[in-house]
Amino acid sequence: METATYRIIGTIRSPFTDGDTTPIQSIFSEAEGTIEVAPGYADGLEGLDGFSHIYLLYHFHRVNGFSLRQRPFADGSRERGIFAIRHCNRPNPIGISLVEVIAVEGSTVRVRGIDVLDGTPLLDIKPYVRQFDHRDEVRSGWVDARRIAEVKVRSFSPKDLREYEESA
Ligand SMILES: C[S@@+](CC[C@H](N)C(=O)[O-])C[C@H]1O[C@@H](n2cnc3c(N)ncnc32)[C@H](O)[C@@H]1O
Repeated sequence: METATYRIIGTIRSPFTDGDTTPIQSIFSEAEGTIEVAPGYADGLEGLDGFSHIYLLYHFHRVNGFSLRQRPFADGSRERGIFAIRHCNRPNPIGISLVEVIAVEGSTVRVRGIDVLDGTPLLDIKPYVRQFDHRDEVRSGWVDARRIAEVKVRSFSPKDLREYEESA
């Protein structure tokens, strides 16, 4: 099987040390965090201060294994295909968060809307570009059938999930 290797370009600092109490998506998080870009990559931040929002791509370093069917945190009622949900237990444990830029200061970027654990290894930063990324007409699959209050909170905890998987 083909593999690819990536450079870890930095570390995401966040207030969260427990996956169970970490927000499930950045849009529901007011938490601030700091992106510490590793020595050697800071020059790549040039121009980033002109953007209000950035995508963070990162390695979910505290997951163990994956499953092609998972119950999404936002709807524990049934399992769905891993590529139709945003769960962290993926074949490639890569996460993506759209966060607001507070300030770019040397080799660090302060952001708001963090939904990852402290110490998460950073793989990439990309600017959010309205002209590239915004779409007017969208369908959001199973999420459209949920009310916003339901998708904001976990319908079960990772601990519940572990117990569920162990009993399956
Ligand atoms: C549902 S995922 C969504 C993250 C991201 N916005 C995405 O769509 O890829 C967010 C959850 O992943 C878990 N998580 C966050 N950082 C993690 C890490 N470094 N390793 C393992 N799990 C992590 C936490 O339980 C958090 O609530």
